[in-house]
Amino acid sequence: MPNENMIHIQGLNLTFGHGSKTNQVLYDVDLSVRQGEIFGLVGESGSGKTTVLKCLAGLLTQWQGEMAIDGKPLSHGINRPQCRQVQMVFQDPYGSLHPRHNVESILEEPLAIHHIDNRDDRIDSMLVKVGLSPAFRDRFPHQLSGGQRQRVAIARALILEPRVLLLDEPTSALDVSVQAEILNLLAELQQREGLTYLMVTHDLGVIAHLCHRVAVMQHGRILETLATDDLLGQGPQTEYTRVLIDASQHYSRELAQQVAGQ
Ligand SMILES: Nc1ncnc2c1ncn2[C@@H]1O[C@H](COP(=O)(O)OP(=O)(O)OP(=O)(O)O)[C@@H](O)[C@H]1O
Repeated sequence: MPNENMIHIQGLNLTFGHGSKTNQVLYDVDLSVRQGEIFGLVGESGSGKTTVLKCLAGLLTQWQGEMAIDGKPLSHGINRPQCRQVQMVFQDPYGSLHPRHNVESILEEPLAIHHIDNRDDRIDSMLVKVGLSPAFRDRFPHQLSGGQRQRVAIARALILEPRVLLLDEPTSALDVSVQAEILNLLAELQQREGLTYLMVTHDLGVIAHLCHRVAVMQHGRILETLATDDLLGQGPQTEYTRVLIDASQHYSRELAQQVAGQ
């Protein structure tokens, strides 16, 4: 029976540095994301959004608190079963893809690490799933457009068939017209594969288009969690959320129009 909470975080604290240079960046973060839900994380720069994702992905290990995926507690660090369940897509697809590896080896590496066979077929069908053809296997990152690079990054994240995708500003490095394509692809994949997304974004237009619920972070704390439908009007409980929405509305309009026009 599926666990209703695919992601469960309770009392998450994280501090960088030692001695007089300590910097606490997460304070008692509680967050639950349901199976099949798209959950947004918003808040000003430096509020700790990426840090939450990195803890879940096993990229940061010095956290304290409790985290679980599908009811199974997460350990401090990457282990193989955990890695297959949770994958992360970064903001900058150029930076996150090895420049001297072609698409085939980028997609093959996780399969090899996890001793998964039938690699050729898996790579071809994954490329098709993200809207690229198998002919892209031989291309290097510099031979791809920004949108194609992000498709490859999404393919790499999905090739291990995770249940959870952590998306860190997955479209903000892309042109607006390409952003809409990638958002639509993410929505389609989530539906088709029954995935759960936790997505960091600065853009309330992205939230409005994709997310079911959203948590607002400030200074390492969750200020409030609300349904996307409650973002406008009387929904927000804090002045900070209202200011964040106002600031984002103009910025989001162009993207919302692009997405609607697809
Ligand atoms: N490796 C690190 N060492 C020390 N401090 C760090 C490290 N990584 C992040 N921080 C600090 O932690 C805080 C939270 O950073 P984080 O990247 O999680 O914020 P964010 O909300 O995702 O911001 P942005 O929207 O700009 O990406 C920041 O003050 C940042 O400077």
